[in-house]
Amino acid sequence: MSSLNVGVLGFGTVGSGVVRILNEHQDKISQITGYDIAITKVLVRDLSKARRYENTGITLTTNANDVIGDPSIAIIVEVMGTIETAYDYVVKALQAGKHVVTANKDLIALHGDHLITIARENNCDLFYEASVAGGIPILRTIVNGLASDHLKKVMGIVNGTTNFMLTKMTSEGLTYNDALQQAQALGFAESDPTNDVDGIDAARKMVILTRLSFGMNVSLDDVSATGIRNLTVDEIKLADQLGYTIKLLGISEETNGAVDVCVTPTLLPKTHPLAGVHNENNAVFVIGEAAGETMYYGPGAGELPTASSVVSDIISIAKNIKLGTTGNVFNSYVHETNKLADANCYAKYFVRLKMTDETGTFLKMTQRFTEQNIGFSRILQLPENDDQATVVVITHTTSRANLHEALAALKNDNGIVVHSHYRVED
Ligand SMILES: NC(=O)C1=CN([C@@H]2O[C@H](COP(=O)(O)OP(=O)(O)OC[C@H]3O[C@@H](n4cnc5c(N)ncnc54)[C@H](OP(=O)(O)O)[C@@H]3O)[C@@H](O)[C@H]2O)C=CC1
Ligand SMILES: N[C@@H](CC=O)C(=O)O
Ligand code: NA
Repeated sequence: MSSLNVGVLGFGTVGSGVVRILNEHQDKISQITGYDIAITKVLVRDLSKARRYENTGITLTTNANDVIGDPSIAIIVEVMGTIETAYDYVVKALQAGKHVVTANKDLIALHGDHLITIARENNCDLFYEASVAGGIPILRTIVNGLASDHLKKVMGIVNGTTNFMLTKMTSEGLTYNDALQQAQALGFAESDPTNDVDGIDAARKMVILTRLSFGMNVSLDDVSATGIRNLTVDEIKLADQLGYTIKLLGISEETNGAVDVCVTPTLLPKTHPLAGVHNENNAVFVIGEAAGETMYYGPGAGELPTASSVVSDIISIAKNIKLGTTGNVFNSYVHETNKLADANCYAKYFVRLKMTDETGTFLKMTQRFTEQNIGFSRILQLPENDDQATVVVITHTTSRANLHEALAALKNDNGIVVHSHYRVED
C-alpha cells in the first residue's frame, strides 16, 4: 500500500489526539483510504517539553519550513492556534500545493474566505470540521447530509465553557466567578477566557455555520454578540420561575433571502431539546424546510473528540487524492450575502427592569412598550424593598428595532432602570 505523509503544526491537546487516533485506528483508516497514512513531522515551540506519544517515528522541529517545505508531505494539519502565524503557515502550505486541515475557528472565521480562494487556486483541499463543535460532525452534516434542504434556522450551544458555567450556576447556584474558575481548572476555557464569556468564540463559530448553512459570506462584524458576563444567578432563577432555562445560543436565521446572526443568552422552555444540553457539551439545532427539526449533540472540545474530526478531514482528503478529485472546500454553496435589518428581525424577549414602586411607574412602563406596538405574554413583579420592585416582562414577538426603541425610551424615564434583556425561543 502506498503511503501518504502528514505534517502537523502543534503537538498540544488536539495534535496529541491526532497522533493517537491515526496510530490506534490505522487498519480501518488504511482500508477506507487505500493509503498508509503517517505523521512524519510535527512543529512545536519547545523541543524540551515531554510529549505523550514519542515512540511513533515522528521528527519534532521548531522550524515551520521543515514541515511545510518538505516535498514528501502531502497534508498539513494546523492545530497550533494563533491567528496571524497560523494564517501565514496555512497560506504557505496551500501555495506549496499541500492540502490543509485546521481546527482553528479564529483563523477560519477571520480569514476563511481568502484561504478558500488560495486552496482552489492551488487545487488543494481545505477542511476544518473540528473548528465548530469539536467532536460533532456538524459541518459535513450541513454541507452533505442536509445539502438538499433549504435551511431556515441554525441555533447552537457552541461554546462549552459558558454552557458548563450556566449549568453550574443553574443547578448548583454557583456564582459566575466560581463557575468560571471551575471551567478554567477543567481546561475547557481558552487561556484568556474573555472570548468564551463575551460570546466571541461562539460568534466565530456562528460565522462558519452561517456561511455553510446559508451560503452567505458573513463576517464577525455582522454578528451581534452578547456573552454571559452580566448574567446573574438571580436572572437564572427568574427565568426558572417562568418555566425557562437560560443558555448562551448562537442563532442564525434566514428570512426572505437575508440572514441575521447573533449570540445571546436565550430563554428556552425547559422541554426544548437544547435546554437538556448540560455541562461542557455542545449541540446544534437545525431547522430545514424539508427535514424539519434535527439536532446534533456531543462534546465540543477535548483531545480525542476534536482529533476525531481532524482525522476525518484527513481521510476525506486521502480519498480525494486517490480519486484525483482534490480542490475541495466545505463552501460549495454560495448565495448573495444579505443582512436582515433590525426592523425585520423578529423574536420574543425577556426584559428585566428595576422600578420605583410608585403609582404611575408601571403605567409608564407599559406605555413605552405599547408605543412600539409590543405586547406582553408574561409579567412578574417582585418587591425588592419598600420603594423598589423588580419587574420581568416576556414580550410577544416584536422586531429588534422596536424593542431597542422601547428600551431606549425606558432608560430615559425617571424611576425605571433597564437591567437586562435576553431573547426567548419557543
Ligand atoms: N483543545 C480543544 O479541545 C479544541 C481546540 N481547538 C483548536 O485547536 C487548536 C489547538 O488547540 P490545542 O491543542 O488545545 O492547543 P494547545 O495549546 O494544547 O497546543 C498548541 C500546540 O501548538 C504549538 N504552538 C503554538 N504556537 C506555536 C508557534 N507559534 N510555533 C510553533 N508551535 C506552536 C505548541 O507547542 P509547545 O507544545 O511546544 O508549546 C503546542 O504543541 C486551536 O486552534 C484551538 O482553538 C478546536 C476545538 C477544540
Ligand atoms: N473554549 C472553547 C473550546 C472549543 O472550541 C469552548 O469552551 O467551547
Ligand atoms: Na465539528
